[in-house]
Amino acid sequence: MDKKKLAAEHAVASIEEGMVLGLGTGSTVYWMIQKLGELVKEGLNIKGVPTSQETEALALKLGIPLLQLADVHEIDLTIDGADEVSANLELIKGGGGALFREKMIASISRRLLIVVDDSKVVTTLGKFPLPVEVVPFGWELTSRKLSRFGCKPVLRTTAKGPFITDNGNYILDCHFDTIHNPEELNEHLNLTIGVVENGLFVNMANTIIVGSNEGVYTKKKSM
Ligand SMILES: O=C[C@H](O)[C@H](O)[C@H](O)COP(=O)(O)O
Repeated sequence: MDKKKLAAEHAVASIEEGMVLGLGTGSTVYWMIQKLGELVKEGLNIKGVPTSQETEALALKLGIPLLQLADVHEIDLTIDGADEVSANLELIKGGGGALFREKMIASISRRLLIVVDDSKVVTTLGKFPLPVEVVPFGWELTSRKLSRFGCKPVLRTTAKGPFITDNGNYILDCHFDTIHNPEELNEHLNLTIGVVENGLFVNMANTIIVGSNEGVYTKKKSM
């Protein structure tokens, strides 16, 4: 079985009747949302809060009832994917450009459950270029400022021009190779004028479900 699908479908067991659920973005969590759609059709009563326009469209297609973020104060559980997961359960997210909404929704979630295949599990973060969402105005200047943190920022593009996030911003993919102190870097990046948010999720994930050829295994944050 597909390792992403395996991890994502395993996560469905954590969903309980009546929950407000944060619905992540990407090709892994896609399988969780598909399964959730089936459970909703069978009568499960949950309400979802999507982390992207893509996930919102998928959830609506599957008949999953959604809440507006404006009406939500707390989310019981968010299930999302990640691009890298460290030994301390720090994450790099934003490979699909959804990091800002994902982080906002994670910040009001009582639990953040991450689903990945085993290729995403690393000892130290940084091989995957860190996505940083920046406002388009003066992005070249912001890029120069970010390079002072020891990375090479590259503007994410599509065939039509710069990649545009759901919030109308650009993404700079910052090539670090190794991120030694994710907590400090997270703070420094977000203090840089022009930066909206970055893809480092530190002290946010509680549980990681990993799909591998040998089956599924779980990593939990030690208290
Ligand atoms: O912006 C996208 C999100 O952070 C995704 O959750 C992340 O990129 C993982 O995506 P996938 O499951 O497609 O590898």
